[in-house]
Amino acid sequence: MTRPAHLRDKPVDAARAVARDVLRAVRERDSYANLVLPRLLRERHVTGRDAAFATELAYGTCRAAGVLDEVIAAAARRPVAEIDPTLLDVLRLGTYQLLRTRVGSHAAVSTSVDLVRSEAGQGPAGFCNAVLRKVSQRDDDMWTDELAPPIGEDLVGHLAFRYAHPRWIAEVFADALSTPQRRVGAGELQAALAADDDRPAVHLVARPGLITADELAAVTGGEVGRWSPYCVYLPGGDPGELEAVREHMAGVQDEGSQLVARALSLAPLDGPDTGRWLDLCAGPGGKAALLGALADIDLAHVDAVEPAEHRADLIRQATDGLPVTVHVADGRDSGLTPGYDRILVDAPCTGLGSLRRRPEARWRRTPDDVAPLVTLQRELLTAALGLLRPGGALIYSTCSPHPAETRGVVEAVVAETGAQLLDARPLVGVESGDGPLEGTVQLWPHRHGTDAMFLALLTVPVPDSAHGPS
Ligand SMILES: C[S@@+](CC[C@H](N)C(=O)[O-])C[C@H]1O[C@@H](n2cnc3c(N)ncnc32)[C@H](O)[C@@H]1O
Repeated sequence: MTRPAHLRDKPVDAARAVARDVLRAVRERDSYANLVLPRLLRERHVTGRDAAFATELAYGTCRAAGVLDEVIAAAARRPVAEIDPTLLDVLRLGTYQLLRTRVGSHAAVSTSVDLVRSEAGQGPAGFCNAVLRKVSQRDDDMWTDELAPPIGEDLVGHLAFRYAHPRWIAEVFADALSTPQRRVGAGELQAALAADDDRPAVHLVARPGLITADELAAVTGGEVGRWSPYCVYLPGGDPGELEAVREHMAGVQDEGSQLVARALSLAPLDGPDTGRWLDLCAGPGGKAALLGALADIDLAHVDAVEPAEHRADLIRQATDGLPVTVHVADGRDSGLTPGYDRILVDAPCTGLGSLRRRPEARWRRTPDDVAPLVTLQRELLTAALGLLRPGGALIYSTCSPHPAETRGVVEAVVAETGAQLLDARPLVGVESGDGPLEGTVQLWPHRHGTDAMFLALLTVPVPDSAHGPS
């Protein structure tokens, strides 16, 4: 069938079409951008600079979506809810290019108009053209001045807009960065939100016993990490293509997560380590793989618990060949025999500390997500303490700095169970890593270059009688 003349002009460019389709999948099917994008690039044979451009557009637009919508609504003089969603995807893409990339205005507008025209025809293309031309009359700073709350009146709201975070999340960061003595300053909050809005570096973990970080850095052209002895920062490229990763000598893992697993293996015990280690929330198996490699060296064994069958499968793949047994079970009622020496509770959480890695996540999460997760976290931590032997070591961690998920959970469980909070800081060894409770650790992207992981070290005290007469 011949298309009408107005539909028969320039072909749409492949990179922008991929980015548009990622936005569509995220919106229509709740997909994860970082899973959809690589598949589309592969299927459509988009490679090299085009792939890099599609990635920047798709991820950048997802990250900034809420703020782009405010600009679009102002330029279109109507709420975005009244704009056709497929057209809105392209308007977001165009607005992102205009305000946050070096793409020239003409190219940003005309390629967006082409995308709309190829699917929806001349009328919507005209609307797209008018809105984007309006957007292009100001730069990012001018739109921020116009639409964000004034910095003097509402610092958090202003910075949330500037660094494209929902206001409630910026508020959580501000609370987590404050101490009882001192509210976080503007400079630090700005640094935290800016770092969280950046694309994160890829961190590799060199599997202990198989390859050292120095060797991995040499074969990948990377740089040895600052904090974890297993970490290598990868300068670029697809980690899946690296021989060391294909041969399971290395994996992709944020340096903060490496520090959590390592801390558990280093924690002092009261009494001997009998080699019974437990990872109670193990899927998809990143920390279980590092714990498994460390257990292999220490002649220990890891039980890994995960209720979701498909995630349990991912643990099996990640820990293949290591002394790890996977149990498909609910960690609150796992049926495992108590008496573990070392337990990790890397609890399901809001993930507010790893928003950098999940471009769309910040606009999906809501404050209502927090309370049910806190309940689950408390139940899991309580169940884990029931499986720990007296004098054993338990690490509770979250990839969230939300005070309710960190301080709140630990304080409540310590009060309810009589567990003892110990000093985790020497096990992690970072600067400026003090957490919200004495002895806990809070990592931050802007301070440590890691995800915002929280960890606390707990034990069940050994009864005095067990130590025998002094
Ligand atoms: C933050 S993730 C753990 C990440 C993992 N430690 C890693 O490094 O790859 C939390 C995990 O807990 C699992 N989970 C959810 N509810 C659970 C429960 N009731 N018991 C045990 N695990 C649960 C989730 O499916 C998810 O895989």
